[in-house]
Amino acid sequence: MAVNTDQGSSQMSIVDVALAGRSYQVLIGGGLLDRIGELAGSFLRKKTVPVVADANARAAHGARLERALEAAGKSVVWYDVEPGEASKSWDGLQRLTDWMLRIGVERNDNVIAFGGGVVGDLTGFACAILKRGCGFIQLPTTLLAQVDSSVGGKTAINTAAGKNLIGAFHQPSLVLADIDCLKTLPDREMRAGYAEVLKYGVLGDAAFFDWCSQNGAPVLAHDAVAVREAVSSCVAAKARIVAEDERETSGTRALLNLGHTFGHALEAKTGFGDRLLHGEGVALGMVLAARYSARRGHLGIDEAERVARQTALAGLPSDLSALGLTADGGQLVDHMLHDKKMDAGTLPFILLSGIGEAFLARDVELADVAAFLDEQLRAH
Ligand SMILES: NC(=O)c1ccc[n+]([C@@H]2O[C@H](COP(=O)([O-])OP(=O)(O)OC[C@H]3O[C@@H](n4cnc5c(N)ncnc54)[C@H](O)[C@@H]3O)[C@@H](O)[C@H]2O)c1
Ligand SMILES: O=C(O)C(=O)C[C@@H](O)[C@H](O)[C@H](O)COP(=O)(O)O
Ligand SMILES: [Zn+2]
Repeated sequence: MAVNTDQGSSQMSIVDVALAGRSYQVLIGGGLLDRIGELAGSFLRKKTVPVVADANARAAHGARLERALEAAGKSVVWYDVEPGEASKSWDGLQRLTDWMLRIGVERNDNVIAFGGGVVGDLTGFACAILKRGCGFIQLPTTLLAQVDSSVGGKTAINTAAGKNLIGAFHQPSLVLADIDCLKTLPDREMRAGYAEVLKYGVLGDAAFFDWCSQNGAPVLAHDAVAVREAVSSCVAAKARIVAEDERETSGTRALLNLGHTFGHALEAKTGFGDRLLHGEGVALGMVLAARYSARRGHLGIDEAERVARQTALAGLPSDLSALGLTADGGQLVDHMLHDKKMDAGTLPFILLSGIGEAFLARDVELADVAAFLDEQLRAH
């Protein structure tokens, strides 16, 4: 549950991620970067603070962060990460860990990850393995990172074989989601992040899906109240799931993967680049999961099309044939064989029995998925 605190003119929500010795807080609100000394000071032991920054996030908000840290008696040592999914790579990891060793990061230090999911995943993984594990603080600057990737401790890089295949569970010490950072985010990135917002409604909360139907436009238009509500609701939902199943062993956390089995295959097929952003792949993947659920008789087709409509209304892809892929269904399924949910030759799929009611189906035939995808590639 998100707890709201009134701090004069600015409101801040606090969500606890309850993981025994690895518990931490997610603080959500405007102007939090300016208060980093007060909010994160106890996690920053040394005068010098290492900040791994997405270059665009730094250009837009780095000066504000640096000023606030200096006001707290700190000095910043910056590491710039080139924007884009390609930075989540072996090469990116090697360069970052070399830098961390060079500047003398110790196990009890906290490195700051300042950027979107790419910087958060890369920095989190580097911190998971540096000297067998050091601390890190997430300062997420995209909607996607604030609602999803900065929370829960999944960290990873991509390889030629697929998404996030090399990684670790490593929880941050603290997450500060300053919603003011989102004001400079390009519209396309705002929409991509909104795909993961919708995901929380579709997978487990029909009332939140309805809230999105009413408030999606204000969120995308940067209405501060709507944005804070969206971020707080998603983080509270994710915190509940992660506290129950931190390492995705019971099946509960796997529900957060709704749309990702399809989505990751599409990201791989389109080359992990600008052609299809992660959030866009998730949006389309979620529509495909809904339509496939309808095909198998779990969900009414009208419900599946409600998901597609909300996705399209947010300017997100909802039509596989419009992607212009040269692949067939079988080639997309081949990518899915690298999915981390693969278990003794079967791939569990997250399907829907209603909006807000996702479940794990363990009896899906991959040949049937390939046939479904062939239909979707030709549809419309
Ligand atoms: N670990 C998890 O649980 C988890 C969850 C969801 C997604 N992910 C991963 O997150 C990644 C996607 O994250 P993303 O959507 O944040 O993408 P991203 O990190 O690539 O950032 C998107 C773009 O926004 C720019 N940017 C960042 N902050 C900005 C700001 N405040 N103003 C202007 N521009 C800014 C970046 O330079 C980049 O061009 C994927 O690799 C995905 O696999 C991980
Ligand atoms: O936190 C989770 O669990 C998720 O599945 C969140 C997803 O949005 C995220 O994209 C995650 O990185 C995907 O996980 P993966 O295990 O399929 O790589
Ligand atoms: Zn995701």
